[in-house]
Amino acid sequence: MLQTKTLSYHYTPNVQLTFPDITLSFHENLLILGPSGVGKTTLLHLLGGLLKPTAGTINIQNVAIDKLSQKKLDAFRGKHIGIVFQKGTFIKSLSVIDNIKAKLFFSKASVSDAEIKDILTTLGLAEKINSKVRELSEGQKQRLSIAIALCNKPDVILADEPTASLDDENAKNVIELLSTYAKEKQANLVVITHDHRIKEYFANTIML
Ligand SMILES: Nc1ncnc2c1ncn2[C@@H]1O[C@H](COP(=O)(O)OP(=O)(O)OP(=O)(O)O)[C@@H](O)[C@H]1O
Repeated sequence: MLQTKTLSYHYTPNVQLTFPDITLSFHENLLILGPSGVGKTTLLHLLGGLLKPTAGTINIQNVAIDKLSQKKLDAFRGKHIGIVFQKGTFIKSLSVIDNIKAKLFFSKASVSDAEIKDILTTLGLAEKINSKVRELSEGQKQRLSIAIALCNKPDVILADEPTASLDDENAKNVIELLSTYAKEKQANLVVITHDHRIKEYFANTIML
C-alpha cells in the first residue's frame, strides 16, 4: 500500500518539482511516464526514501516514511522496499551470489539459497551464480539488480527503466517476473519507462 499527498522536491530555487498524488492499494501497479528531465527519477527516489520531500507526505504500508529518522528509514527500506536502479551498484570483484548475500546481510533479511536460485533461474542467471560481476554483460547486470531488489521480498518494488538494456525475450521475462511477484506478494510495482513493450502490463499510469 502506497500513498503520497502534495509531494514536492526542490533541488534549487530554479528546479522545484511538484508531483500528482498517488494512491495504490495492495498489489496495484503504476507506470510513471513523462519527458526527460520532468522528475521521474526524483519521484522514484522520494518513494524509496532516498530523498526527503521538501513538502508533502509518503505513506508505505501505513508508515509515514517522510517522518522517519535516517536510521529507521534505512531499516524500513531494507525490509519493505526493493529498488531497481538504472545502473546497478555492485561489488564487481564478488560473485553474483555473494552480491545478493551482501544485500541480504545489510537488509537483515533471511532468504534461503534455494529461493535465491529460483529468482536467478527465472531471470536466466542461474548459470552465472558463481561468476564475478565484472564478467557479466550489461543485460546480465540489469537482471542481477532485479534479483537484488526482489531477494528480500519487498512490499514495494521501484524500478527505473528495468528493461531498457534487455532484448525482447528478456524484457518480457523481466516484466512478467516483476508483475507475477507483485501479484503473488500483494506488493506494489512502480516502474518508470520509455519502453513501449511493457506498457500493456500496467493498468495505472501517471504522466508527469
Ligand atoms: N542534484 C541535482 N541538483 C539540481 N538539479 C537536479 C539534480 N538532480 C536532478 N536535477 C534536475 O531535476 C529535474 C528532474 O530530474 P530527474 O532525473 O528526476 O528527471 P527524469 O524525468 O527522471 O529525467 P530522465 O528521463 O532524463 O532520466 C531535471 O531538470 C534535473 O536537471
